This record gives sequence, structure tokens and C-alpha cells, in this order.
Amino acid sequence: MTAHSTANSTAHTTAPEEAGAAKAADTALLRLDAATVRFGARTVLDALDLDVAEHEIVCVLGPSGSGKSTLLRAVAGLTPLDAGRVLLDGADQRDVPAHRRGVGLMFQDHQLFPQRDVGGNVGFGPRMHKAPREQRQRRVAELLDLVGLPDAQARAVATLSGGEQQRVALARALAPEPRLLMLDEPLGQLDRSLRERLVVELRQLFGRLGTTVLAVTHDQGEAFALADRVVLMRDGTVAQSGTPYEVWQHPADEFVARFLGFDTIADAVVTGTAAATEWGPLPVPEGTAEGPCRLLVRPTGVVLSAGGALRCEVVARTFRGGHVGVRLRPERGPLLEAECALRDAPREGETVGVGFDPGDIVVLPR
Ligand SMILES: Nc1ncnc2c1ncn2[C@@H]1O[C@H](COP(=O)(O)OP(=O)(O)OP(=O)(O)O)[C@@H](O)[C@H]1O
Repeated sequence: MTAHSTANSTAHTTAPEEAGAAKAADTALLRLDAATVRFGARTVLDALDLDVAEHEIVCVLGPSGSGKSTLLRAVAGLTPLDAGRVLLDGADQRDVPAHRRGVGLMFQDHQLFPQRDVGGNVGFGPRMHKAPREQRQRRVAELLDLVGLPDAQARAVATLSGGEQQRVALARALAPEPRLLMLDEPLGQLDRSLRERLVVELRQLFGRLGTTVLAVTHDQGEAFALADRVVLMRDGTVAQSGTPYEVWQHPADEFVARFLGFDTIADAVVTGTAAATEWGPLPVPEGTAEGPCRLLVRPTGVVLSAGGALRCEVVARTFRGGHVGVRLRPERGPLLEAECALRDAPREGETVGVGFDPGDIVVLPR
């Protein structure tokens, strides 16, 4: 795999009969092709297709049980496929055992060796690969420097904080220089502020090293902060794949929208730039396809104003740090949720007028 390979690379200098294999190598470092895993009667990966380009950071998101960890284990060679293929650099991995795939897998619970010091943990992979002692020591020092623990070589694992253990586990996963690094809930057990800091550091670190990453998380904020691309899984298949911005702006369907935390979704029928709903006509962006649909109304699209046509009673206010969530019972139609600045938020029991911003109304397939 060359450094300039991209997801859309099409240039070939190979003979026509080699073009098929070469194309796979050019287009993706990792490719899952109809990958299927069954446990008994249950299909946990269901003919899943996924490409990860070299240097790309992909985060897999999805509800508990949707198959995220199974996906990583299948790529690592720890769970066999029942059908389909895993390709690395274009080569089918069917007969390649886990330790020969050149992928790193870091589990949620770090799994550091408690009897080894930090240096012993980080140097474990290179030692298994029989790297000479001097080279190993240099690599350990470099990596500890990279993860911000330059003086930790001789520390016992038991003396490390959760965040420090996390960094050591990461340095250990990076030490054998895997062509693909896979992380399963990498920041799962850490507190929020540490996670928010580490996720930024991780992204910078991967960028600097040019690491290709496939990470699994159930935390949307973490995925959006870390990923070049997020993949949302549902029942062993891909529900949506796109940049964090694309997925946030244009959730593919109601499942994705609800997973992202949007709850105000109702039936509607679009005609021109208006959608008929139980709340009355709502504006929709120009060019929206006409006919029946599901309509997502983002809280930022519910605008409180004295002149708003829909009268609503404020039934609850929830302080959310940067803003206040205001739950509204309209005179007709289901409950609505608005997002207000603290100083503008009405009190519980007040009656307010509501209008809608078409920029924050998203048409979803029925
Ligand atoms: N070895 C196994 N034998 C039987 N069933 C399994 C096995 N491993 C996983 N499963 C089942 O497969 C489904 C998917 O599991 P998986 O761990 O991949 O989901 P996940 O999306 O990573 O979930 P979570 O977010 O809870 O970790 C679950 O219902 C799980 O119980």
C-alpha cells in the first residue's frame, strides 16, 4: 500500500487481468465484503460491507448488541466469518491467523500486564516480534513521549491513574506499528473531562503518525470528535456512513435520528415548501420531495416568539449547561422540544408562541 492511495484512486498501470486485485489494494486498506457472523440462529454481522482507506479514522457507533465488537474481532481474526471476506491491502485474510494480520486491537479494559512495568508493557509487542533491544528501547521511549508520559518507563502499572493506563495501553497497541489500529471503547471507563481531552489528543496523535484507525464506541460525542467518518450500525448492518457533519445534518432515517438523540419525529405530507403535520403546516427546505414522510424537528428549529402561530404551554425546563431545553405542549399535535438561551427561557406554565425554522427540519423516509 502506497502512502498516496485514496478511497477514490483509479489510476492503474497493471495488466487487465491483475486490475481486479490491484483495485482492491488501491481503494482500501481494510475492506469487509458481505462479512457475516452467526452465533447459533442469531446473525450478528449481516452481509456487512465496509471500506477503511489508509490514514482514515473511522468510528463505528451503534446501540448495544448491534455487532460493533464482533466486527472488530472478525477483522482481527478472533471471530471467524460464516460468509463474506475480510481484505487487508486487498488480500483475503481467510487463512491468515490473528497474529499475522498486522492489526492492533485495544480493548476497553486496557488489559495491561500487571506484573510488568510501563516500559515492559509498551515493549511487549516489539519483543514478541524479536526487535533488537536497542531499537525496542528507542521505540518505547518515543511512544511514551508521544502519549505524554515521557518519564513513566519504570513505573508499576498499579500506580497509574485510569487516564495514564489508557495512554500506556495505547502506546502498547501502537508499538508493533500495526497497519490498522482497532480500538474497542477506547475511552469507555474514563470520566468525561479526561475523555474530552484525550479524544482531541488521540486525533492529533493519529494524524501525526498517519495511523489508520477503526474504533468502536457507543458515545456519539466521542465518535464525532475522533472520526473522519462515522459508521452507524444497526442489527449487524450499516445504517449510515458519512462524515460526522453529514450524519448529523442528514440522518438517513428515523433509526439514525433517534440514535443521535432526536425525539421529535412525526408523520407529515410535503407539498411544495410546506409539510402538513398535526402541528399545522411546517416549512421544509426548497426542493424537498413531495409526498408522505417522517419529519424530524430539531430543538433548534422550534423558535419561541410572541408572534408564533402555534400556542404552546411550557411543561418543563431542563438546564443543560450552555442552553435550556424547554418541553412544550402545543394546542394541537405531540409534545415539542425547544432549545433556548438561559436568559430567554420561559418559565414552566407560561404560554408561548412557536414558529419553525426550515433549516432545522429534516425530512426522513417513511
Ligand atoms: N461469542 C459469542 N457467542 C454468542 N453470542 C455472542 C458472542 N459474542 C457476541 N454475541 C452476541 O452478539 C451480539 C452482538 O455483540 P457485540 O458485542 O458485537 O455487540 P456490540 O454492538 O459491541 O455491543 P456493546 O455496545 O454492548 O458492546 C450480542 O447480542 C451478543 O450477545
